[in-house]
Amino acid sequence: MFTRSIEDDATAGGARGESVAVNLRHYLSTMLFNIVGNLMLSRDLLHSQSKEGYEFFQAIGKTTVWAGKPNVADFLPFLKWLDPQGLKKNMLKDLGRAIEIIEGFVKERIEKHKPNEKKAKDFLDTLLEFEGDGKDWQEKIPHEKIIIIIMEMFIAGSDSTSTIVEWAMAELLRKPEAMRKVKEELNEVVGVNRNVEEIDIEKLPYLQAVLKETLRFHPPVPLLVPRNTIHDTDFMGYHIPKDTQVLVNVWAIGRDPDSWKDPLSFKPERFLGSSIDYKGQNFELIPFGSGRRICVGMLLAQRIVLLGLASLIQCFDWELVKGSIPETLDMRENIGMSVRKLVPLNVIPKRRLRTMAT
Ligand code: HEM
Repeated sequence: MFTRSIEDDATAGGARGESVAVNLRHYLSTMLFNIVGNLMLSRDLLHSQSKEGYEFFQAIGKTTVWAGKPNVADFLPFLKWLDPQGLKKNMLKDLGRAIEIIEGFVKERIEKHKPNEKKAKDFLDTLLEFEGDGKDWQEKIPHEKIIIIIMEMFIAGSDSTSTIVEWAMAELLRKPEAMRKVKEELNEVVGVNRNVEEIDIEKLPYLQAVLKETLRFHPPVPLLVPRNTIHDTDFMGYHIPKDTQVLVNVWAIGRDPDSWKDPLSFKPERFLGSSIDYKGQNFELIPFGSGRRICVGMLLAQRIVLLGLASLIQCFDWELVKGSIPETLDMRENIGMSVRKLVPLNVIPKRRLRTMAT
């Protein structure tokens, strides 16, 4: 579906005599938002008929921008009351609007709910029907909490996942040899007469290695979620007092020459035949965190990214825009809630798959 829109837009641009290059980020962000919307709320939020969908998309997008901006008041707390960059004001406005919209979705679901109705359940149904077993949680989940959980899924799930696909594509375009290997693997396993499917993914070890290498080199959440020490701690010769905020720099760990050979080169091959994985057990690769607070969306992200990446590469041959060459592709990073490419990837798709999913 998203490869179809890429092809349609590129073809329409070409027919108008305009550039056929597409901004990949746009398609990835909308695809991710739609997937999360469908899983959480069974809604095509970006469908033209969806009244609040686009407004919600924008409100969540702005919320992540405000959340990712370095706040001067964190370093100079006496300025807190002034809100010198207007971050709190903007955050309250956009987050407030996003909450209002989700609240509307939740109310609508409760009003339309028919007991014992037989239909596939989405995440919202599951949250509404949940009842604690009396051990960890006694009762039903209050509606205010349901709204926050749903919102967290959109905020935590959309940007991080679309970002990693964009980085992977950028790295593969910089390394034509690696791109060639992904294509060869896809040709062998899937061919060009049908679309790649989820079931194919386990037969694509090089593609899986590309994902691991991209997560090592460009972890979308570079400092994980901040921790606080609950008591005085001595760790590797350092004394960390109680109540200290601790950040885990997975970006630096991924580039540490003590952990990785030739860490500044993008080499998916390093993971072929290696048992190192990102599931929280190998501490040199923890882009999803580790332990109790490990990313709850890790397996979902893995499925979406691998299938999304495989579809992009199977459906199209990608070319850089005129004047851009692999060696000088801009790979600078933009600081935010997720570390994105500073300059979005504009690339030209040339269709290679015979039939395209609609
Ligand atoms: C490549 C994609 C993703 C990356 C790299 C990523 C990374 C992370 C990281 C590093 C954390 C914090 C873990 C820690 O501090 O130990 C986190 C938390 C979280 N992630 Fe993800 N994530 C991704 C995709 C997703 C998706 C698709 C969803 C859901 C739709 C999701 C939902 C969450 C939630 C709800 C939390 C908070 C968990 C908590 O509060 O304990 N993430 N993620």
